[in-house]
Amino acid sequence: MNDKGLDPAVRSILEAARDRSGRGDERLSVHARSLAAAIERAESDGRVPIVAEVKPTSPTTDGVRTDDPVELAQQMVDGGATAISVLTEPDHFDGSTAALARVREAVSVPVLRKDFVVREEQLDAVEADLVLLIARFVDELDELVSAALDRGLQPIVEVHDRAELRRALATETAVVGINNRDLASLEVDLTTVERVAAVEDPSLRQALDDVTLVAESGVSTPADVRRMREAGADALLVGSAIMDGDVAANTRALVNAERAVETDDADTASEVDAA
Ligand SMILES: O=P(O)(O)OC[C@@H](O)[C@@H](O)c1c[nH]c2ccccc12
Repeated sequence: MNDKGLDPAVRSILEAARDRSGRGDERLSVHARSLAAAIERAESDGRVPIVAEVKPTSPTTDGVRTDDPVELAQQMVDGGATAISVLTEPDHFDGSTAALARVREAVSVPVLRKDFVVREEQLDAVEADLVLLIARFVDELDELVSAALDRGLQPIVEVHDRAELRRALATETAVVGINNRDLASLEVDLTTVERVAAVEDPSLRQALDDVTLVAESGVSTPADVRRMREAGADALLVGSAIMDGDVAANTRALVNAERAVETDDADTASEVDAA
């Protein structure tokens, strides 16, 4: 892996991640809650599939939110979230594996472990339903995807450009995330998903259509949600915009993003907001 050009915060996150052990003398074997099934349930009742992220803080956020992660997660589920993402990175995001375990026990939707996993044994740190694997930071992507699948975990392989997308689609993963945030500069650009997902090559197109596509980062309004869905996202991963303020209401506004546009009738739209 080439660290050149990375934002210093990201470089330091990675250094810490490389040193972190798995805690794992025991190899996980999880019975995961299916993301695909959760997405289907959401679609069937008109909710946009939102993976809401419990993100106490981050290198690009001011301040720390100290609310109980379990309460935050429950509010996200009340707001209609399809799945919950929990940061488990301790040093830069204030996350913990314990918080994820408590959240997973408290909710019945799938839970994503959001961390910088670079080695197989790190997969064993905590039970989850989904685990993020960032293509840029993993040399042996194929092996790590297989290792996650062998444990019953559903990997989400995160990419930022077309070359990484090709690498992701060459693995066995059933879920791919395109991150609008460039982990080198930490800048967000929603055209990332639009560009990277606009695949024309027929075989790559087919491979992309066969996976669940998640648009990650930088989504803050219902209009952003619609934009990402038009670009081909099956689900969206949203952190900051949900964590800032009333978590349930923020989630609900994004979950309902496609109901409000289906009608020009302002009364109906406000009924949806109030629901
Ligand atoms: O808070 P945002 O902009 O909604 O982003 C959420 C999530 O996508 C972001 O936390 C994220 C996506 N991939 C990552 C990799 C590492 C750290 C963080 C991330």
